[in-house]
Amino acid sequence: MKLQLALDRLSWDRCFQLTEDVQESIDIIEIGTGVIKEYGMAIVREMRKRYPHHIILADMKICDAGKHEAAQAFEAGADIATVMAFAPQATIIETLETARSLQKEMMVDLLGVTEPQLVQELVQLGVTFVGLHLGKDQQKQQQIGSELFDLVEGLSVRTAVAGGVTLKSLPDIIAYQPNVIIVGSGLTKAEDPHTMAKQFKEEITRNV
Ligand SMILES: O=C(CO)[C@H](O)[C@H](O)COP(=O)(O)O
Repeated sequence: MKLQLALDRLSWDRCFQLTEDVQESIDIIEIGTGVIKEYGMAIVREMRKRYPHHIILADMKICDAGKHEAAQAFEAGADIATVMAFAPQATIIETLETARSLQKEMMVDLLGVTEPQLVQELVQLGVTFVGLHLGKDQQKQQQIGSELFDLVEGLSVRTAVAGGVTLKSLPDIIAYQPNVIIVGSGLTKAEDPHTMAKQFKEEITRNV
């Protein structure tokens, strides 16, 4: 089970300070959608340069122009890029083919998906990795619950889980055995991100 740091709503300098602070404890560095909108592929390129041994995920949240946008992320140095589950099948297929041709990977973000049928269709399309995601705005009313994991019940697909994960909620999430746990605010807003990341990593290591 891998730990992913999500860099969202941060300045360029803060992204690098935080990453440096927690880098020993994390496996994947996610450059968040808002950060990409602010700084473009330049921040993906710089992250790749500074952290050659970490996995880098560009949270592109692609919903059209799949080939072009996936290639942008991969050519900048990302190992994984994201595409939205609600995107047209043609877009999802374009991103999967682009990833395959460059030996990279797509994660399909299930934000807003409530029907397991759609996830089954995605798997039939060749999707092998999905993000179970409770969005920032949804987090005001809800917490991550079993309904997210029900979406992939019985399917052969790797999972990442995201949406307000904290040290307190971590054991309940680990119980579902996702492949990746994504933590944004739980680290970026921590008083001491270095120690907090170590605690996340220890808890994950202890429970797998
Ligand atoms: O993809 C995202 C937002 O779209 C975030 O990266 C993800 O939700 C993790 O952040 P947080 O732990 O703060 O919810």
